[in-house]
Amino acid sequence: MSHTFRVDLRGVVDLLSHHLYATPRVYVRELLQNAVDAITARRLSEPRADGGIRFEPAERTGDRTLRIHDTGIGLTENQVHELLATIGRSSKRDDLGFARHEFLGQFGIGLLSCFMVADEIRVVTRCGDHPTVLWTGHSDGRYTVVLPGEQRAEPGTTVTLVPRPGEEHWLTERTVRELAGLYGSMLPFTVRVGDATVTTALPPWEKAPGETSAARWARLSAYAQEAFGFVPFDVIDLAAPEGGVRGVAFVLPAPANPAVRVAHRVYLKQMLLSEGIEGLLPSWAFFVRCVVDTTELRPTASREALYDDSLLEEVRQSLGGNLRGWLARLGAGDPRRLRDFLAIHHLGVKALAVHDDEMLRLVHQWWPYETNVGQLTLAEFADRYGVVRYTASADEFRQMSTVAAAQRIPLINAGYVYDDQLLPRLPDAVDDVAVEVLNPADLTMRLDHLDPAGEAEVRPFRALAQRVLERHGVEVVVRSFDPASLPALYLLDGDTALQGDLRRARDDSDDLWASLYDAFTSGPEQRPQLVFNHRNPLARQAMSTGDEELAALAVEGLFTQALLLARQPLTPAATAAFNQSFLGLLTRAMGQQK
Ligand SMILES: Nc1ncnc2c1ncn2[C@@H]1O[C@H](COP(=O)(O)OP(=O)(O)OP(=O)(O)O)[C@@H](O)[C@H]1O
Repeated sequence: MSHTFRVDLRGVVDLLSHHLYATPRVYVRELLQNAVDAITARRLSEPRADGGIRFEPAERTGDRTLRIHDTGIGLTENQVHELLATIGRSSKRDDLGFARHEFLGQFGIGLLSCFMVADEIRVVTRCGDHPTVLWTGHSDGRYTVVLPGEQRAEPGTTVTLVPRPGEEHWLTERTVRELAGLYGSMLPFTVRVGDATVTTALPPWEKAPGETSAARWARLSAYAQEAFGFVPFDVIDLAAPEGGVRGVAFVLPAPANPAVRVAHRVYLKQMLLSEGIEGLLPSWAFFVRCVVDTTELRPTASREALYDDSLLEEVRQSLGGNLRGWLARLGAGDPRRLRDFLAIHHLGVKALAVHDDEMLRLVHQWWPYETNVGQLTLAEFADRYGVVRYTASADEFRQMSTVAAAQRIPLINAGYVYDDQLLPRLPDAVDDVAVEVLNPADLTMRLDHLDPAGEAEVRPFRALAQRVLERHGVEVVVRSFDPASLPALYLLDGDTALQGDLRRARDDSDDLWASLYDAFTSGPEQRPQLVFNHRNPLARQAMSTGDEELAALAVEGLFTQALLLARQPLTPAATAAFNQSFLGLLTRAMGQQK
């Protein structure tokens, strides 16, 4: 024996209010949507029929109820039984069960959302010349249908909500006007709440006839302020015909976190679906907020999201194309503005460029980098010098930039956030570009060696300097390089610096921790280099003085000066060396004057 499922309406309402709809506010959207669909249905056979929707809030009805009147197609008695009293049954699907294109609704549950704020829903409806029908539904699942003596003067429907105790505030004029304005202000029908018309604004995606671009900018800027709370950096028109999408994107005037999911305002056939629709744009488009209208994309039953199907994917690609087009147009016609854009959004753009070639190309072409030959974009740098050569940290850049410039080695500072990940990836995204990292050790290799005679001459000095600087863990090197004004160069690469820090930490810790540090400090010890410059007159004097004590004081002094030039912190040992050298040299100088 077969039975029919029975539905516990209280359970269903609870499900809707707690798990489907994010807020009771949406009851206004669902009522509006039914009224719009009813007018649309009527106009299919009566194209000139009036299209009006009017809310009568609780203050005006005088009996605490809210009423909404429409001039739509209405329902016959049979339809009332079939459609209003059957959960999941909708007149907006075709014979095969597919949503009919011209309507907003399709699931046959929207009216139930009213039970979030109402205990009782009354529908008085008239379809054509059929008798007027009164349907009354209760939140406990009971309903009645009667044919009242009093007939409606015109076809159409009036829905009355009797508030749930404690939910009366949802039916007040202020709330209803706010919600009807939010969801319905762009509708192509007149919507009134009490005496006020809420459908007055020109939708942002429309262009008013004869509107100047300045006037349009002012209108859209005001819209962005009201809708999103910011004055946009720029406004981009959007269109994706495959999804019947029209809209505008507002470019954020301040940096945004690219990891935060971006939510947009989406209208379906000019009625607001939600202010929080995600996934409409490609993930890299973190720098805009959009308002769009779609005729083709499908909402989920909650209307808080769009179905993530292949159509949405196509739309996403098209809208991404719209944004790329804007960037390309700025690049071609207004590069200064593109740079202003990057000045705001470079961190986000760079974060995405770590994975996204498109964004990397944008960085390559437009973002100015600090280099030892002035500010240049990577494209300009590659054009001018052939190889994109960079240092992986700002510290290394500071140590090497002057000396490298003097050796005619142009160098980019890739020490800012994401740069050391972006530059090695450049050949993946840009054709014919060569990239090279320059380490301090590479730079030493490029500095001129002394000739054999010169080498032999400085050997004793090098040995002495090595002895003096041994406790600072420095390797002494002598080379000949420009600028000649620089007596000594301190070179330390990132790995060596880390190893040095770990070794110092190991030496200061107890046995247990020391063995742990050992795990990270294995391998041959890399040491920072102090490169004395044979081309510098003072350094050469120190190398050739026969006075060992003076030479040692000079070595300590030049070492600490090189540390300071490289902006390295002075360790206690280096500070002691500095004091010793400074005071020792002063004493010697004073002594000579006596
Ligand atoms: N104002 C109205 N005028 C005429 N018919 C209405 C009206 N409101 C509701 N209906 C009828 O009741 C049916 C059920 O409405 P309900 O809002 O529950 O679902 P829906 O609009 O079909 O779909 P969705 O759940 O997607 O909103 C509708 O399909 C429609 O036939």
